[in-house]
Amino acid sequence: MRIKEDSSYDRSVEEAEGEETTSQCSIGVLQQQQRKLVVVGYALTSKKTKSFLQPKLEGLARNKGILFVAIDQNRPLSEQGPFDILLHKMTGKEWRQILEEYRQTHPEVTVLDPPDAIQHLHNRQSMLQCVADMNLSDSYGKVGVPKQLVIKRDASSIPEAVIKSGLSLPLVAKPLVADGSAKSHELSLAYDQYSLRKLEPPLVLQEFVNHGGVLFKVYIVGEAIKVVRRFSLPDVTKWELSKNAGVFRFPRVSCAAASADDADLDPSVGGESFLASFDHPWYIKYKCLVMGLYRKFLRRSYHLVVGWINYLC
Ligand SMILES: Nc1ncnc2c1ncn2[C@@H]1O[C@H](COP(=O)(O)OP(=O)(O)OP(=O)(O)O)[C@@H](O)[C@H]1O
Ligand SMILES: O=P(O)(O)O[C@H]1[C@H](O)[C@H](O)[C@H](OP(=O)(O)O)[C@@H](OP(=O)(O)O)[C@@H]1O
Repeated sequence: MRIKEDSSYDRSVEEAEGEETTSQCSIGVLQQQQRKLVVVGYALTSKKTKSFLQPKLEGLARNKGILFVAIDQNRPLSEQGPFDILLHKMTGKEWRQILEEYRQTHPEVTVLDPPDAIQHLHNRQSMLQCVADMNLSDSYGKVGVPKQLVIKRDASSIPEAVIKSGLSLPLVAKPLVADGSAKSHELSLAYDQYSLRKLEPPLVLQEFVNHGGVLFKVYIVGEAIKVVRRFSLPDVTKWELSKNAGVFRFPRVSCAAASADDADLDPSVGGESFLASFDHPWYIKYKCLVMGLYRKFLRRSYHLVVGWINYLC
């Protein structure tokens, strides 16, 4: 890994990290001056950059000798850097090609989420296959994925396909492609299979799993495990199912703003102990609907670096 001397110490970060004692700060300065700088080149959309590279994270990283440098996507990647790590959350054939060529010519650079390693995460069917294949169960319960059906084309065939598959209503309809675009997050809840004809394949239709309106997101990076609780879609009762019809688009209900960490939850909804028992190193971040235990693997790049920074702290 390329390293270079770093003689600066970003004092403004103290405010971000909260006040340190003078002695700690002076030790920090000395350590900083001796610590080698690690340069992380990042290629993220402007939206992702805004949501991920917060000034506090950059400051914290800088204090730990980690420098984030934006990759100029209008210039040849080989003319930029040098980098120690390359962090990206970009898709598209052209970017894949650029990255593959860069990896060949820069074996010394650690490329997080190389395209071939995360290809299966771009598809809501294949991303869950590795969970289904694990066939995990223990004294806390079984780990699995909801029953689902992929509709590649011809929305008019959906009602018959759903009846034939034996899927139970209601169903969650999700775009099959999970590429981080706004469209890939457009989810709908269908109370009958006929209304699904309005949707646009390719889709994955999943049985709705009642889970007490709370889901757990588990972020795992190496040995570091972080479990958060998020509000989720409420349970659908049989009465509601009998009284409702149609398909309804719903918002991103379990985003970071929907934290349920401080919510007073029914004890039966717990599950952290079961989740915290998961220590599979390659689990990166997955969402569990308690009881139904629905899992989705999400890409690790920026969680990996954040986890790394936290680990360094
Ligand atoms: N099979 C299911 N049963 C019950 N609720 C579900 C199911 N699938 C998804 N949900 C609900 O829909 C929300 C979003 O689902 P999912 O995570 O698949 O979509 P996403 O757009 O990729 O999410 P994110 O915004 O976190 O990336 C979940 O947080 C959960 O509340
Ligand atoms: O609850 P979080 O903030 O972890 O939800 C993430 C989500 O898990 C995905 O990582 C999203 O990334 P994309 O799939 O690339 O969109 C994040 O979306 P973003 O639009 O906020 O970056 C969610 O925050």
